[in-house]
Amino acid sequence: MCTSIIYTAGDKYFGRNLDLEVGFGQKVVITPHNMPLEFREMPRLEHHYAIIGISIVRDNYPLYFDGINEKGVGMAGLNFDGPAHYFPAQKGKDNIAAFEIIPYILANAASVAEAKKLLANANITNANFSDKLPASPLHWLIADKTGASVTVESTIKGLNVYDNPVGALTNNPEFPRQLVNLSNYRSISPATPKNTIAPELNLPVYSRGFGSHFLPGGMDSESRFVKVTFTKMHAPAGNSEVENITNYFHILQSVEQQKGLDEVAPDTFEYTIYSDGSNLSKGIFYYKTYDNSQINAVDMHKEDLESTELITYPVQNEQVINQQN
Ligand SMILES: C[C@H](CCC(=O)NCCS(=O)(=O)O)[C@H]1CC[C@H]2[C@@H]3[C@H](O)C[C@@H]4C[C@H](O)CC[C@]4(C)[C@H]3C[C@H](O)[C@]12C
Repeated sequence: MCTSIIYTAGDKYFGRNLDLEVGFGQKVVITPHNMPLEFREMPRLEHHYAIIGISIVRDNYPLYFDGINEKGVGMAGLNFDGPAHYFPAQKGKDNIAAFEIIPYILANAASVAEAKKLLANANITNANFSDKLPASPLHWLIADKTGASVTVESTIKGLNVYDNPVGALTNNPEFPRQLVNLSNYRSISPATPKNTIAPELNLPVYSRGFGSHFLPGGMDSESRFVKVTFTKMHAPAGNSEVENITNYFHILQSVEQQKGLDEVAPDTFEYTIYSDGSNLSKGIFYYKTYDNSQINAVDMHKEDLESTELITYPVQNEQVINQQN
């Protein structure tokens, strides 16, 4: 499972938890302006917006899991196994393979509004990147530095681009159902609730945090959607970049999957392999991993964005303990 959010704290911060049982050898990958991007059915792009995010690279092609561009647009792909349906290429459509959709949108869109225009005539195709890397069943969150966000889902009914009033996405079910389910949690609050069940009874407030007593805490995608919405909607804005990115990671950690809790096969457990978040105005990409709780940063503007080659940084996975004596 995965969770993706946009957090507003003056600047906007966008990223995700990647929850899975196994990594792919992913890296931090920067695609500079002049690195040509090829698409199966769409024209090759010689020049485009620069992109930074988590990706694997095969045949010199960046297969992004999530990323942002220099204009302050972010996009993340999350598992959507079951409802996801892609189609063969169709005449008269903008045919974009599922593995191409993140580079395509981030290379071309300077806002969510522009991404919506690019998607208006789009058909997400079922083309495989290769036999070893077939199309993954995904849906996507796109957000920008104004705070706007949309959910993109291709199902048997076609392509839907939903305005996302929450600024969060997890996995199944389809996005409209996630929103309906939120109504079931209208009463969740940071405040201590009144005794409305039996006002004549003395029901002592024996603990702080009663307002979230019924907040779901499961690993499943509906529970994570509710929990991250509550956490995000009540998160304070900080007074500095460090405070903001610290708050941001606390929001994602509210739905972190610890090892040993989500068994996907005998003795195999899904967990939060990495969490990342970018400042959409500054182009700084931050991440942590399950094994490394330190926040690492890669600033896209410190790189040569005029280059024609991909720039990669290994994911720092080693825990660094600050020994104090
Ligand atoms: C599985 C990942 C999503 C994480 C997630 O939502 N897990 C939840 C699992 S579940 O709901 O509990 O079943 C997705 C996110 C990005 C995906 C990768 C990216 O799309 C890039 C390529 C695309 C290729 O077509 C397939 C390999 C791949 C390298 C993908 C593998 C996998 O599907 C990834 C890593």
